[in-house]
Amino acid sequence: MNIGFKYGFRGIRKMLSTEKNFKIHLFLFLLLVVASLAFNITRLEWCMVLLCSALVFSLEMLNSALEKICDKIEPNQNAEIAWIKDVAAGAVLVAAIFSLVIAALIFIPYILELCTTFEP
Ligand SMILES: Nc1ncnc2c1ncn2[C@@H]1O[C@H](COP(=O)(O)OP(=O)(O)OP(=O)(O)O)[C@@H](O)[C@H]1O
Repeated sequence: MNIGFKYGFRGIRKMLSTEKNFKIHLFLFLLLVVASLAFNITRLEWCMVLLCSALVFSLEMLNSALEKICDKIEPNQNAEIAWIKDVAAGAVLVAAIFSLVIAALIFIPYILELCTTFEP
């Protein structure tokens, strides 16, 4: 168990040092946390924000691992490799789009409320 944690954290560090998109997503996640704290979102909304973020991060890590396997087994252009990489990238995109919609559903009402508060 302890060893599993060690390798898992090593995997996260590797993603941070090699994958630019992962760093961007981490930055966006930190912004999301700041916004969530600022708007004082509910416990259920926190659960949704954290669940969506975990899903996007995890899928992105699996996508990178799959890309590495593909590059290892087939360094040349190959239609099946293209299919695997496209579908894996699509999985990340699906999670990201739904997460964006959920973020909009959570934050737009708070933003509108803020706007009405500052209306003259
Ligand atoms: N060996 C290959 N054969 C055929 N098509 C490939 C191959 N490698 C990549 N592709 C095509 O290029 C796309 C991008 O692949 P790539 O491995 O460069 O991923 P990426 O999204 O650019 O990854 P990263 O963001 O880590 O650079 C794939 O989705 C696929 O359509």
